[in-house]
Amino acid sequence: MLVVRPVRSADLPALERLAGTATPRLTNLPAHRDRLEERITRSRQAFGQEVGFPGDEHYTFVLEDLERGEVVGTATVRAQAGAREAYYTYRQETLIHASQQLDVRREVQTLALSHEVSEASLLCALSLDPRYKGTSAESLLRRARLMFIAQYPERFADILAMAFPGYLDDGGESPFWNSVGRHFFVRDYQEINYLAGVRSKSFIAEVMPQFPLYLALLTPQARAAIGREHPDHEEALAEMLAEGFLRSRHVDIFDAGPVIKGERERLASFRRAAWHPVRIRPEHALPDAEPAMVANQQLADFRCVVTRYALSPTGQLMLSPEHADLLGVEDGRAVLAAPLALPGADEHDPGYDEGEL
Ligand SMILES: NC(=[NH2+])NCCC[C@H](N)C(=O)O
Repeated sequence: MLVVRPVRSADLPALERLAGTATPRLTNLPAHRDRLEERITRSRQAFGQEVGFPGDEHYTFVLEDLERGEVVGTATVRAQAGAREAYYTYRQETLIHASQQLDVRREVQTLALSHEVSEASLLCALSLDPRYKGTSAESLLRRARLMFIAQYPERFADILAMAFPGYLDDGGESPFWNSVGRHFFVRDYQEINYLAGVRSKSFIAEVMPQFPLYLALLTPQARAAIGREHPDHEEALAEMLAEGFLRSRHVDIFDAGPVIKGERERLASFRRAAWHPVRIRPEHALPDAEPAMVANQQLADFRCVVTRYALSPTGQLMLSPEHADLLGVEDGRAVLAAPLALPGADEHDPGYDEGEL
């Protein structure tokens, strides 16, 4: 059985391992013992504290495989992407360069440094043991955070954002970094990526170019990498787009990976999540049903599992004694459930203007 729960101090070795195996390495999950220890402390504070509006809280979760007795994944939500320091992105813009005299009019694409994403809540720092890739465990780890946010809306912003690792070639080189950042900071991509995780980010403001970049002046390889995800993250991106996130105009400043955004209330998991009283039934008496994510209502003891969405005729959610135990719920207590399957592209909530994002 698999469960998502808040991180504990004893999870440090597992976090270190997961930070070291993330491909590519993640700025928000540096393979650095002291930084990870700080993250655990911060997360424990966030879960333990009363919060009325989003601030500098980081909520870190882990995925535990109880049969193996092992932590096999981790993921974080930062209540505000740029709470203490700004959150940096490049925003894609279009300028018109026109001359009546010469009878020319050209649309020119630029990238401008932006802090606009700073206000959003950020889903980040996800790393999963590769043995679980492509399974429902991966969806659970990624989307349990939405189940948490749905329960504590006052702790998060209305807009959720996610930055996907950008395109790297087979040699692990970032064509975008090589054409842009490298001119200002003579380090290779892997080094700068690591530094951004373990140091304060003020160096970004100090060394990265302040003026807009003209796309026409970049290498064709760099242009092709703009808004393109790392090959290992294609499925994850597709899942979040099916959830209702949209590609925004923002990309990462180092590797130009896509930043997606979603209005909370328009995401499938929020729209389809429902509260149900629990009814505990023996495993063999549970009817067959579609899989669902089921979460309890206990802040510091938050738990989220995948089980069957088996409803009684009176709307009770039927849980096995094992799952009820895992969630820490008894008969009659309420749990939040949402179908694990996401709607197809055609079932999407319309009336969502990407321009707003
Ligand atoms: N590819 C990267 N490591 N980018 C990290 C730096 C930018 C990031 N948006 C931040 O402000 O935290």
